[in-house]
Amino acid sequence: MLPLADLYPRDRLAVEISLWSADLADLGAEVARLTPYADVFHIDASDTRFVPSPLFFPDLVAALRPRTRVPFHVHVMAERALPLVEDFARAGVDLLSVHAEADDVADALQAIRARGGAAGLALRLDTPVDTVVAYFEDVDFVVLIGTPLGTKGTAMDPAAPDRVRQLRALVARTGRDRLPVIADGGIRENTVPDLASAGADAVVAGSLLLGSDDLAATTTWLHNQRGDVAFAGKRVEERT
Ligand SMILES: O=C(CO)[C@@H](O)[C@H](O)COP(=O)(O)O
Repeated sequence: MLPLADLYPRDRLAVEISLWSADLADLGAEVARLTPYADVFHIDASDTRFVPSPLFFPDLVAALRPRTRVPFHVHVMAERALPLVEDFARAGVDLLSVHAEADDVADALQAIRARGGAAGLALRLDTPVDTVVAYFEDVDFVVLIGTPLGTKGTAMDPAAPDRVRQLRALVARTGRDRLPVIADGGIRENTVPDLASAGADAVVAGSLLLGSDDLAATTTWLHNQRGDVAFAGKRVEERT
């Protein structure tokens, strides 16, 4: 399995670039262009029931895999996650997250590790943060969703930073304080500082990076959010 402490170091906010927000007509070129700026490529997938859109599918991810050495994280939004977990693991995915609200969450988490991947538990906004405790033994990282699931271009719910803070406190109390916490959804110039100071180890950046005129400067700004660096990107228009 990947060394997650290196991927999500304590002194630097890690950047997962969401391929859903990239130029979907030219994904191979986008992966090459974005590789210098990505700690991880974030890839959304669904069974079309948990959220309506199928998003990325295993053959497409397998085709993109040889284009970069940057790890792939597939966020599986599915009622029954196991079939998609197996297909994406075969496609060469390094990290897979499944939802705490799925029917087969424990089986899916164990299957990810059995296939050599890092196993993540994703929580919808309406799922209590302490749900993670039941799965501690089988989880390598946690994804806290900050918007309605399966949307992009939407504003982060104001509760999101507090949920990160609650989870950070919970993992510190239970001795799992190196458990990486990834904030996904509504990642903007005005939300990143709160998420970083609440204790997020990584953010899933979509339009914040993909809409930037200066990828290098915006990435450096994100990485340094545990310090104090002025924003150098372009502001994002969003739906509410
Ligand atoms: O799944 C999500 C949001 O939950 C991301 O993967 C999107 O790609 C984010 O897009 P933006 O709203 O940041 O543009």
